[in-house]
Amino acid sequence: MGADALGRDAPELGAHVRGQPADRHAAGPDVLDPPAGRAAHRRARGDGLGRDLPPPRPAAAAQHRPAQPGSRGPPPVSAAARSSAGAGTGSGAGSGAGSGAPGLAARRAAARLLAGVTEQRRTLAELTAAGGPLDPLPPAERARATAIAAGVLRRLPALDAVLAPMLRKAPPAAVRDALRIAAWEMLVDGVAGYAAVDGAVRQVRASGRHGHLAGLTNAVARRLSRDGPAAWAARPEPALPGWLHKPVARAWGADAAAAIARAHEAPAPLDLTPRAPAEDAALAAELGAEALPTGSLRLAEPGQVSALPGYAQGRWWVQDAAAALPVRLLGDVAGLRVLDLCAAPGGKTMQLAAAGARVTAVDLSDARLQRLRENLARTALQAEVVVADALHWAPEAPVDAVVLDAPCSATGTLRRHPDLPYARPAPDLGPLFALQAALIDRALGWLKPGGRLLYCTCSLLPREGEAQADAALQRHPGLSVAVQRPDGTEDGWWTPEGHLRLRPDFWPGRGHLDGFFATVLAKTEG
Ligand SMILES: C[S@@+](CC[C@H](N)C(=O)[O-])C[C@H]1O[C@@H](n2cnc3c(N)ncnc32)[C@H](O)[C@@H]1O
Repeated sequence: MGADALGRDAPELGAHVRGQPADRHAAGPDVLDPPAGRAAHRRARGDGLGRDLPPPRPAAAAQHRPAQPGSRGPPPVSAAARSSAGAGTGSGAGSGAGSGAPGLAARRAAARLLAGVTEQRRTLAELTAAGGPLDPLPPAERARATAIAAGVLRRLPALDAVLAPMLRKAPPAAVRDALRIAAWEMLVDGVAGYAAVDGAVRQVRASGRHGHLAGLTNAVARRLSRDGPAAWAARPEPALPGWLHKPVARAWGADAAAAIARAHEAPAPLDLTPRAPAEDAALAAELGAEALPTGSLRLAEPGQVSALPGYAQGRWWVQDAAAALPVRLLGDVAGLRVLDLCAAPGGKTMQLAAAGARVTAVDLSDARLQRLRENLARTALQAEVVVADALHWAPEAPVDAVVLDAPCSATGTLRRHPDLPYARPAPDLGPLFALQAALIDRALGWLKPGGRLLYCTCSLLPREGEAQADAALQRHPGLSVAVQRPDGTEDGWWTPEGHLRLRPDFWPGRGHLDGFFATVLAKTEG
């Protein structure tokens, strides 16, 4: 499967697999395209500026089957929901799927995304790509559908645990997913219970084949509205997928594995890397961003990225604070000849170029390199761009440094990609480990005496980080760890061997970080 054993053809996990076509929505661990952010989601719900919201339309009259005997649910949904069904359940654009009801198109699209991920094992990026099922929806509905699906997937085991006792037997997928969405809306997203119940009922009724189960949906959703909050308070602790839990717990302990799983429950903030670090403070003020100690700017509520101050002028690019650190382990690169070996979409290329390095950016994906070219043009930064397979290509002369942001499992970015554990439930990582080692060996052969290799992966697996570095040190006598510690990093982020190990449970008070490994290996002088 390659680089993207976990589906790096997903939103930001990109086409890192050799020979696989690049996804035009793939952005690698450093997101360089404006994502459909949470502000878009809020606008879609109408609790932002509300500009996307036409007045709520009345919900279709519901003919609910009575709730289970003995249940004391809230009043029948339709009366309450008629007046405000649009409040929390969608943009009210009433478009798509012929719904004509507020939020219904987004809910139905979200259900299609959920089914696509959990049943067809496709990533959200694949499913939301141009030409996909979301195409007919207006942007606000698309953003809301994607936000619902990602939100549900982020909490899926807990939502299912709350729903399970309320269902006598497993309902058809259409009903199950409508209830999952209602549960997420009520228990996580803050949508009023009656509106979420109404949304689920309308969704099932509109499903055609399962329309006759609208009564059942109503009964379960009303029970959810009544008993869900208490059940949610007693929900099971989140856990990493089994195959990931084991190596993570072995490396850092069960408490760390649990803390990482908890960190994955929250969506990631938007981090920006300023082109000119001297502009940090001014940009932070303009953007209303937090200036992080490591030099990144963090926006908790970004809104539309391309509308943010400085975007058009290329004064910054989107890059997780963790992804922005590895290049800084090289220290001053001004004037150095640097190869960025797996470069697209270009976060590290831009950092190197902005710091004055003479950069050649190599990647096997032309589509992803196109994004790199666009990013360079927007930021007015220079780099030579080469489409090539680094296993076959070689530079004409030895270089001062190679940056190898190797294709990997992307397990450090699961908080951004809650679909991956479902779309890629049992990835075969063996070929990736071999590819990483082969790329390391090749890159080391291109260094001048005293030259340095920056090796990094956005992975939580020591096998793709610490173990690769240790194995390279074993295979190549004369190699040593030569990291320069950048300002703003914390002592606990460094391994005894001197490597940088970032985990999603770090920086709990600041909105966390992606998981990343980075080290610099220097070749003996002379
Ligand atoms: C983790 S991403 C790189 C992210 C990038 N460094 C950044 O900061 O934006 C890995 C990249 O490796 C590329 N890749 C995978 N195998 C490759 C190979 N054999 N030669 C060159 N590039 C490769 C993928 O196309 C993908 O763009």
